[in-house]
Amino acid sequence: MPTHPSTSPPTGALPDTAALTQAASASAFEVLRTLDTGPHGLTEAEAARRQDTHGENTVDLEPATAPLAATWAALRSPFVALLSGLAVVFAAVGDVRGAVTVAVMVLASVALRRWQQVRSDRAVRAVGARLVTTVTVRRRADDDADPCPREVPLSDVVPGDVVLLGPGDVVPADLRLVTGADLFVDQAVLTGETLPVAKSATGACDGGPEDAAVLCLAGSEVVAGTATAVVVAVGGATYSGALARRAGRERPESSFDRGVRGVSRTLVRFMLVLVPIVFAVNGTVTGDWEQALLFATAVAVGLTPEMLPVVVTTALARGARRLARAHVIVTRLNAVQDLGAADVVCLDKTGTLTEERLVATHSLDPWGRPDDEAAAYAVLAVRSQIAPAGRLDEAVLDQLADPTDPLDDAVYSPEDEIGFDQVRRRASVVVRRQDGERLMITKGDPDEVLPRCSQARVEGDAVELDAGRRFAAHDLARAHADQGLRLLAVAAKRLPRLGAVDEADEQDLTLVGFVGFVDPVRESAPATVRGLAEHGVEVLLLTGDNRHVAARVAHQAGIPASEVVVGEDLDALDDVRLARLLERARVFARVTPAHKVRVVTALRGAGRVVGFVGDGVNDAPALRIADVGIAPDSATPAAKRAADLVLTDPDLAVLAAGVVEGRRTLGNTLKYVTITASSNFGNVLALVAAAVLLPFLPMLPLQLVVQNLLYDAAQLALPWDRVDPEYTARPRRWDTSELVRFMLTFGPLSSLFDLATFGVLWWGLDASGAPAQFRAGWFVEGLLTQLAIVLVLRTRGAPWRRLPRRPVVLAALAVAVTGLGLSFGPLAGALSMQNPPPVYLLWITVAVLGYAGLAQALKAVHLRRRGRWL
Ligand SMILES: Nc1ncnc2c1ncn2[C@@H]1O[C@H](COP(=O)(O)OP(=O)(O)OP(=O)(O)O)[C@@H](O)[C@H]1O
Repeated sequence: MPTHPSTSPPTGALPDTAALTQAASASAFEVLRTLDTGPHGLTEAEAARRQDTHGENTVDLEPATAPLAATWAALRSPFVALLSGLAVVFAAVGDVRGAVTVAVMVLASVALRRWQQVRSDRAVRAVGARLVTTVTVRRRADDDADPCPREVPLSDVVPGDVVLLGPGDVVPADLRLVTGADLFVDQAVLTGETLPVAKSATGACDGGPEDAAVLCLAGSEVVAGTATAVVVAVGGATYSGALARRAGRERPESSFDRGVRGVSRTLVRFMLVLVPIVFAVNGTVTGDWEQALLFATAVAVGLTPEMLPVVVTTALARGARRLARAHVIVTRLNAVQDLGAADVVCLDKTGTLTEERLVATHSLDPWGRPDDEAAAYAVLAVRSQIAPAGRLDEAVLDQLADPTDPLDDAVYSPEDEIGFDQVRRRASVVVRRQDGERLMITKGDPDEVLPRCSQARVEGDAVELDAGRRFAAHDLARAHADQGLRLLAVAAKRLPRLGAVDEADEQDLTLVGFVGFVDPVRESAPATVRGLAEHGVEVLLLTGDNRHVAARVAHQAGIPASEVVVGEDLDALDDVRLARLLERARVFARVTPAHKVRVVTALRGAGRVVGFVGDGVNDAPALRIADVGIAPDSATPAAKRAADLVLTDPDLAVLAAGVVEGRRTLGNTLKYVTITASSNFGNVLALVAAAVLLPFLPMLPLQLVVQNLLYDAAQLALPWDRVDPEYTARPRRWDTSELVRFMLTFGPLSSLFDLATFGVLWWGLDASGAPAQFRAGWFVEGLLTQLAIVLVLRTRGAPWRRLPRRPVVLAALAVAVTGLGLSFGPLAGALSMQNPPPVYLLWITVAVLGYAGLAQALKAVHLRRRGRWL
């Protein structure tokens, strides 16, 4: 399963690297011999036998969090720390009942969180397991059969297998390279280093296995180039399998992480201001500083939404389950809310906006006349590569290869290769004919290949490619692009019989012609772009292809393409000018992976929440640093591994549905945070007033904690609630200033009713001489009004029109009944309370209805003033 590696660098004892060191210092031939295999690979029978001995090749790159570590994570929450602090204070002042009650609550909250985490981890891993990664191995049916490249699941790879690597592949096991061309591997998963490293079949072997040029270690990713390699170790015996902890994906803080941090910090600030005030006022008024300390700690707890971690995890897990039903697999749980927060989505072209499969349609001579030679050269070139590099090569092989080809590989044998990468936008192979003649074939983007041609082939002869002819050739590519067709330029030249070849030799080529491809825009693309725009999400196109193709595809998909920016233009811009450009430009062509990263970084720097949808190896770095990385199921393993969400339905329309689901998840979480923080703030204000006005505490700390937890228990149903359609219509994120505004508006309203309750209890019920009754009165009024207010404020509309879902109402009712039972029933004494007279129910009814009515009125004012809700 392609999973995210954990984010910490590798620590702990290093694995036994003797076998790898030996494989690195021996020649490829010796390694093959030691492993009892050969360049043609194993027979199927031998592979099956070895699998019995070595077991499945299952290096889990992200093992399930160890139970202890997960429990520690649940314990580490600031809310648990607060409750534990309170338990300690209870114990210190000798209140054993209080200490035990709070300790039980801490355990319950940790257990609940832990249980939720286990459930959601399991769900994420279960869906992730559906993302099977395959590997190309060279195997033979039996000893006499010819070797044949075959896709096998990653788990079926065995020691001695010969593996074919190409861009985008995840290295399936620890490998010793046998042959290779310009192989670059991203080892961030093992070493944390961000730049790809060069690997080759012959190379240095200093330092550890990760430094050995001839070794590719399980879990790393091929960025460019191709290679064949023999498997040295599989599964737990690999370098990464034996590391205690693995390095990985240093991913920047996402919008969700930032939001949770910001809100927690705001609540802590409120606490830092209010708690000392309560402590000072209460201590001064009563002169009992021990009691004041207890009380101040209780206030801190009262202000905290203790169940936040549980509500967040529950909402996310529910969102992930619903997304799975919409064919979106979630591999990082928080990404659900990041998707809801995204206000810009970058799409790459091939395989995302366009169909998964390219169709090679025709072969042309340099002047655009039908002619098979370019196709024949392209097929020979791809066949001579160690492995096809991407969709274009696959289309050439699948659709153009003809067994009667005059240039077939029985006549030509591969000799060397200068691999494809997104910066060069071209690839070359060197082949040798049986008579010894050497030929270089270069294919690639016409913009890259044409400047390297000095001649062009016309009916078997070569003519000079003068300025006029060169212009005509460029024009041909442009005209095809305008009709939605892509051209791959194919050129060749004769080489001296001997001598090494490098990029400098890609000169003086003879243009053979072009191969044309149809890269049809998906039918669902325009609706997707429209759907996202209607939900307030801007769409950008970032492609490695040329500007004409980019403009055409953007136009067909409905992305404004009046300005097409090319990668080279981006290089010339500093960050400020890039930020300005990003305010208007939507289409970017000829971009490299580094450009994609730069655009995503700049957007994030401008405060945008960025989604990135890509499928190629060139997209992996941008997928990693976006707030939410999304890959289609057909993506390369490297892209899928970097992504947070995988779309199992090729129809992109799921994107808009996913965005709405993310917002629903976020909406229900923020309801809890905002409403709870406001009512808690109101309670604390009432407590401050009570500290001045009353001769006794209006509620004991333990009663405050129980009230808080009862309320929180009801809110555990919030993730199941409906969300206003207005809420899901535009991007949403955790917004600290909005939270503060909300607290300052609705908190005092709650305090107003608390003070009125104090009045009723003091004068109406004459509870002035019976603090235990007074406390029971406030306990139940506070709880019921808080429960009622959630039902009013959960929607921007009229609560009787926009009804909550049943679990929310049932949970509120159950808790209300429990609260009434506690204060009016026989258990009141257990909480040091005394039953108020039944007539007090009348005031509770007035308070609940009055508070709800006023809150509804204040909501209308807030809505009018702010133009938004929650
Ligand atoms: N295997 C290949 N051999 C030679 N040239 C190639 C090969 N694959 C792609 N190219 C050329 O390089 C250009 C850039 O390719 P790249 O893979 O970066 O982008 P893309 O697949 O066209 O677009 P996107 O970034 O939207 O997926 C292509 O337009 C094509 O002309």
